[in-house]
Amino acid sequence: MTDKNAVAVSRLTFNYGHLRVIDNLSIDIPCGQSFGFLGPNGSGKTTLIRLMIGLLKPNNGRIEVFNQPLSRHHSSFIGYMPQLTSLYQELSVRQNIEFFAHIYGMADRLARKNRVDEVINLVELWPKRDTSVHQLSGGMRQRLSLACAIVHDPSLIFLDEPTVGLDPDLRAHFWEYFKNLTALGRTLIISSHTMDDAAHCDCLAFLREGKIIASGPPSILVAATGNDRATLEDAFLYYIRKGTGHA
Ligand SMILES: Nc1ncnc2c1ncn2[C@@H]1O[C@H](COP(=O)(O)OP(=O)(O)OP(=O)(O)O)[C@@H](O)[C@H]1O
Repeated sequence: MTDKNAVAVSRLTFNYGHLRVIDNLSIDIPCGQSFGFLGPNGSGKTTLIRLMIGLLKPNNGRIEVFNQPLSRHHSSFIGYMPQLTSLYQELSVRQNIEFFAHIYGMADRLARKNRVDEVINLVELWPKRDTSVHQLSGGMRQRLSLACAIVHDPSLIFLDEPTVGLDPDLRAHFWEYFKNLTALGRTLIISSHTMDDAAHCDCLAFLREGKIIASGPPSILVAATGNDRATLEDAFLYYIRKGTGHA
């Protein structure tokens, strides 16, 4: 880990029409960490990720990626695994990953082929490499979606609810992949509403109604409750009550 920020968000505001979804939000996300945005349905996690990637334009505020204002130039070192997979049903595992490798500008044919093989192995889909997406299980599709997001070896990877619907065994596998990625210095920004994901993150921000109500390493957030048996769920509730004067 380093002290450099992968993403710095300052006073960010975003509205869908009259609905304020991100409300004057500021956060610094250091390089080389897994950083989780945790919040209930509708709290603004997907919107925030789409703003940090540049798919949505803020109404106000500033986003810097690796200390530069967010621009198109960043797309080559950003990976994005959306909540709903954007895979091509008729194409095989290999063809889907190759397609994303093209989009990300991997021009060298041999290097591209080697890297595609590498990520197929990484997500353990080698036996399914020539199988069409519509013949894969849900968990396999999610692994493929992860492979598509990381094929160009991005330094900054956004994962929107990456483990939703996975069985506990596969979820543990995903966290192994994620930990390997941060060990290699990559930064992971993850949205989730499950406490299981949250517990694995190096650092968390609790999101509610487009605002961050607390942030820090999971152990510190839990310790703040003053209850040594508290869970992250208890910590989330503690900060909600604290914010409303009920702590
Ligand atoms: N395209 C859109 N147009 C209008 N409102 C939207 C749009 N997308 C999201 N919203 C609203 O913005 C708010 C935040 O949605 P967002 O998807 O960012 O939340 P989330 O925390 O990711 O939720 P979930 O956990 O259910 O995925 C919600 O009230 C949602 O209804």
